[in-house]
Amino acid sequence: MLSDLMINNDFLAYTLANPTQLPAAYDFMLGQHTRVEVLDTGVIVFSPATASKDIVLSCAVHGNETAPIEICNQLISDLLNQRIIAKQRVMFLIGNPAAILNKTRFIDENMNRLFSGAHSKGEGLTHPERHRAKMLEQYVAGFFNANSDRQRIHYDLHTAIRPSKHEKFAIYPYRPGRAFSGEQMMFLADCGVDTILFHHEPTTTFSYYSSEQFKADAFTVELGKVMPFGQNDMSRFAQTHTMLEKLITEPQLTPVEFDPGKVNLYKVSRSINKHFDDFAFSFAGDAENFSAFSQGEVLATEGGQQIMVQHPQEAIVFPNANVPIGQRTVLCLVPAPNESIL
Ligand SMILES: O=C(O)CCC(=O)N[C@@H](CCC(=O)O)C(=O)O
Ligand SMILES: [Zn+2]
Repeated sequence: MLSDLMINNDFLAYTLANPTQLPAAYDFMLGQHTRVEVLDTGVIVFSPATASKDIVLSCAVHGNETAPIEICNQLISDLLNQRIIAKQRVMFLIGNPAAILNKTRFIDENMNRLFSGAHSKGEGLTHPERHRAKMLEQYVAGFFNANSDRQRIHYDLHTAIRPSKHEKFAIYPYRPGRAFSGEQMMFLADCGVDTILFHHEPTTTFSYYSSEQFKADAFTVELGKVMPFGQNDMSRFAQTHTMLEKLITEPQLTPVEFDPGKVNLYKVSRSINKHFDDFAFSFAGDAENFSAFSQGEVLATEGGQQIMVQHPQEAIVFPNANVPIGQRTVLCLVPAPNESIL
């Protein structure tokens, strides 16, 4: 198995050949400059001798979101074959290998609702996605806790189920008492991610876990629309790929001052959760993310009640009526002022 990885430098293939576990963790050196640790299936760390940032890049928390997997695998391969050399410490996580093989968002349960301990609540540590979420938390904790003096970054890379008026956007997890980082938002804008959603409450997502537990600059980053392997137009991800490569390989990035003209800012006005099986949206099934509706319009119905637009305008993102009772069906957004940005 080790020789397969070494010959092909194809970490994704190696991960998918061992979707539940590896025979053993192992490590090796790349030249004299980088220590590589393969900690588990889909978990690989590159550590140069010195660094100022500890960076987590995760993909496939949803198994069918293939473009982020391709971006990460290319970066891993370029590091392994030494086309590029890490100047920052970086951990790649391929979240849910079994769901990649299954070509589905998840197998038993949406893994991006299982972080910050949710994996062990309710029914407890039952199926493999709950175990994997717990393990991913432990890998992130071990990675960040190894250094206290470095900038911590976590980009959890996704693609959205439906098309979006803003093709690339990021969710900034709720962070009471902590200013939003203009520098981070400018980095994301340079990645082509020109739209930011400020979350309004704690969640059980992977990015919230890193943000809250380790004070990381953490985001869920949506890079486009879900496509099967082989159908991604990788030219649409070139800008993101280039910036992630720079982040990993440059000792220092020149900070860019926050420019509100470069980003669209929204804040989450509310998360509409499902309470009844008959929950149904009132808008067209093919409405794009960021479609806006006016006050008084009916967004959804359930249990004989209408759920109306509450602000002069609300835009919607991630509408999905097909979720278990209690989970989010849609996020509603209103424009955000650029306050609290440093
Ligand atoms: O397109 C969709 O409906 C879902 C895309 C997706 O997986 N989004 C993430 C967002 C996580 C967050 O709010 O930070 C998710 O739903 O898990
Ligand atoms: Zn996703």
